[in-house]
Amino acid sequence: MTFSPLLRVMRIIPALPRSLVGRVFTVFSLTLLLSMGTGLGLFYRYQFLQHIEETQDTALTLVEVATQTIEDSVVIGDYDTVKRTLGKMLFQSPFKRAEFIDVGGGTIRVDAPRVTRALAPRWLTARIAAKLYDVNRIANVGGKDYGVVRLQFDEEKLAAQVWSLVLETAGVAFVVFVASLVLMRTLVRRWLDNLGRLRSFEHDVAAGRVTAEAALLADAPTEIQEAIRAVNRSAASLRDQFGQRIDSLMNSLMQHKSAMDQAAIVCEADAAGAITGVNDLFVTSSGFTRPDVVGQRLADVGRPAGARLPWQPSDRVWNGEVVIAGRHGRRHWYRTIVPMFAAPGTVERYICIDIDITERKEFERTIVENAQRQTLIAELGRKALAANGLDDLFADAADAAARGLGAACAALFETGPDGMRVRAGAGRLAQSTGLQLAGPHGDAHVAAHGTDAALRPWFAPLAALHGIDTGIDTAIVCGERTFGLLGVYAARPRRFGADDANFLHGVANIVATAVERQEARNRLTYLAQYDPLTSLPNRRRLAHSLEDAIAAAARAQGRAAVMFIDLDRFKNVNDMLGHGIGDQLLVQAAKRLSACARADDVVARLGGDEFALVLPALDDDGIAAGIGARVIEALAQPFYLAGQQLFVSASVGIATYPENGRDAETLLKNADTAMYGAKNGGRNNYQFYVAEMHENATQRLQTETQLRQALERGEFLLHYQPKLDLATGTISGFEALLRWNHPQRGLVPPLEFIAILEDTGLILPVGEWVIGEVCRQLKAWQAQGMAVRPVAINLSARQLQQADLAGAVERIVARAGVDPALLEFELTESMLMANPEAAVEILARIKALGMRLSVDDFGTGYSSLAYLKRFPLDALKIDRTFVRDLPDDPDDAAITKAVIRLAHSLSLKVVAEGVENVDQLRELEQYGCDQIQGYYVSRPVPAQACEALLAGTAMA
Ligand SMILES: Nc1nc2c(ncn2[C@@H]2O[C@H](COP(=O)(O)O[C@H]3[C@@H](O)[C@H](n4cnc5c(=O)[nH]c(N)nc54)O[C@@H]3COP(=O)(O)O)[C@@H](O)[C@H]2O)c(=O)[nH]1
Repeated sequence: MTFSPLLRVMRIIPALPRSLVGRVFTVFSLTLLLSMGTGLGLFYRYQFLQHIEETQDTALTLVEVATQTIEDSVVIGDYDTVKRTLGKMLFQSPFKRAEFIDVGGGTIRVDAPRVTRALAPRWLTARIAAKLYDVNRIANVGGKDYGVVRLQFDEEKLAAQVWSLVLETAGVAFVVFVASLVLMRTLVRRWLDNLGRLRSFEHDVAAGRVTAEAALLADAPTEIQEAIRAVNRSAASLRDQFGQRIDSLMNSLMQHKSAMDQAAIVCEADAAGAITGVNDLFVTSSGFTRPDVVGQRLADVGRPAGARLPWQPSDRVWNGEVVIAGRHGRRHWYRTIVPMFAAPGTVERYICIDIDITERKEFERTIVENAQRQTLIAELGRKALAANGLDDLFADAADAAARGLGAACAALFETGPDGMRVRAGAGRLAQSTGLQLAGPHGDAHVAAHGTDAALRPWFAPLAALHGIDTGIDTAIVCGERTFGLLGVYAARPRRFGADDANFLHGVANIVATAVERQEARNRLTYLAQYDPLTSLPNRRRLAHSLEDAIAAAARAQGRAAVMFIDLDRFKNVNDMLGHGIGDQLLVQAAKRLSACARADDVVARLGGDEFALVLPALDDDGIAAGIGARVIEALAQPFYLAGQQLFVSASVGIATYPENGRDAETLLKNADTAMYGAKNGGRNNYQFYVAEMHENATQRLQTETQLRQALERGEFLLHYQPKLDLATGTISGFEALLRWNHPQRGLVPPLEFIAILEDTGLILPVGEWVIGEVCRQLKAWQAQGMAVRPVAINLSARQLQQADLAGAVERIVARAGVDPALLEFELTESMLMANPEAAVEILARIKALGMRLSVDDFGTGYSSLAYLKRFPLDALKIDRTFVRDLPDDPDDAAITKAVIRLAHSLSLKVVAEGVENVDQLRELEQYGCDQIQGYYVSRPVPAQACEALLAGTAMA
């Protein structure tokens, strides 16, 4: 409540004018008005009261003075004087009536003349009337009252006077008020005009005159001066700050622009879309010069091939991929066109930012292309796996190659002796399949080609015919050889890249694999029927040929024959000279066999050293016998292999249809049996099958089976044949000779089973048993106190090839605890010379163990003197075939003497084998032979007999 007036005033404030001048003016006016009103009011009140008081006082004085005159007059009754006096009292007085009322009630009344005057407000008149009271004075003379003098105020006159004063002062006050307002308004406006200059400062700033300062009048009020200075200071400070910010922004902008210029391809276009400028990257990336593009429509520079850029000047940002066919070729750009607005809705220009995405597009294209190519390769691979022949696959490969490289055509060429043959074509070359092109001839020419895009000279005619401009090709390499070429060709100039070449290689590899597989399949088919070494039909094909021959003979009621041919001692060749030489021998033998056959005969290799010859339409056995003889003859001729002369013979068995069998299997089995008959008959001969042979063959099989059990059953034993030292006449040693104590057959000589042991490989465990048994016997003899002599052990070719023979010997001897010097090993010269380097090494190891070594059957094979020197030998054993006819045969004598000399010259002892009589002994003694061995000294005897032999060694 207390503040309600104040609140009311506050409420007025929003109603004040909005301008400062208006407000100041209003407030000042109101204040002045209030002040003047208050002042005037107080003034009026004072004047009013003072005027009333003065009027009252004046009236009292006047009545006093006049009353005296009246008293004097009344006393004398001079009422005229009284009246005049009363009239005088009204002259220029504030009274309107003067009266003298005598004690009798008579009244002398005088009224002031009525004057027309301005009327005062009634309230003023009433108020004055309320304040003034009539003046009454008793006229008393000498103590006697004569009457009362009464003056009656003229309140209207007094009100008019006061009102006149009010009006005058109010008029003056109004003039002062107005003048004050005018003055005040002028001054305020002048002072505030300084603030008005802030607007022009604002305009200056808005107009970009950032250095402008707000102007100031000299007489501007201090506050305004301060305010404007503050504004100028703020502006300067802001200018500084903004300047720095702007510098920094400009810097940043410049850096961004520079970065953008380096990273992005930028061009500007006007509002109509015409290019107004491009950055350096635009030029370098597109290859266009600025004059090329400035002025061009943005929509025309960079567009999808053959299409217009789908952009028109617009107030929207546009994004999209474009293709620039610039001077650097086609480039892919990702384009963003940003409109720049001069005013809302008004595009001033366009900024076009391009990012070169050519590499990404290339990468994407490559990925898609590679995926498509992988699909093509996978599809071709599947077809290749499922393909039965090559022609369809070649066509598919050419098609895949052309499609994969997106080329006009492709062709697959096979290189041959006559040049290049189009095996398959795709596209324009589809019709060229089967065409023969001259050159290149042979693999080397094809392989020399790379994958460059140049067209081969031999391809030129085809290229000209089909309008081919360029191409890429790759060799189809199957293992070691080049099958041909796969080429892809384009009608227009084109660069084929590494990816293209890789894809083409992939296709070519599938083709090569398919060719290899097909060839392998062919080979398998071939191998199923032919022997790869000799190219002869194999056992299976022979069976068919034989069946055909039997069927033909049956139809013709004729005869047919099959010949089973086995090379004698081929195993030795193989074992001693190695499989390479063995193979060469087989190839030569096959050729010789083929040469022996008639036109319709079929020569086949059954395996190993076994061959067969089918003789269809056999008129009589004589023909078969003749062919058999030719075969024997042909194979008995020396073979020249690896600079050596080799001799093998053949054992041939012949079985005839229908006598020896009515089916192929039986016939072949019986021919095989006949062949064994020939072998048993001394080899190097042919034999027709006879029923008894079957029993022999069965016997051999049985022997083989029994031999496999003989070792376990302890059926082997050793006999010992002594060697006699001719110089001392004492036994210098023994040779251990294997015997088989067969449960039914008794002692079986080695010639009947050694070959089977070798054929079956049983010689290895049996050979080790022999060494162990000799050791055991030596220990037994030593245990008996016998003066033991060295014992020679025969080694077979298979044993010499045994891995770590020396190690096995060392282990056995060490286990037995025998002095190695008591052991000697005999090896034939053909065994040693089969692989002399290996032999040198093995012999050296055995020799290093402390054992003796000798060459058995010397003279029956051949020896290289150089190797003889290198072998760590102790003795040579002259084969008994040279001893047998001594001393009568001069050749044998010469050979024997030569061998003895040779041995001695190599510091070797000489042992003559097969000495059966004293003449031979004497002769050999004369030749200087060191030792002899033979029945003349002793047959091979059981171990128990050796002691007796030692006891009686003295020879006659
Ligand atoms: N790998 C092995 N081969 C062995 C082993 N034991 C023997 N053999 C080889 O068997 C072949 C035949 O031996 P064998 O029937 O015992 O005949 C030997 C002698 O009995 C025989 N000989 C000895 N003196 C005479 C004689 O005066 N006249 C004559 N007609 N024959 C005689 O010679 C055979 C020993 O000859 P060689 O070995 O060349 O010294 C034979 O080739 C043995 O090598 C064995 O354990 N392993």
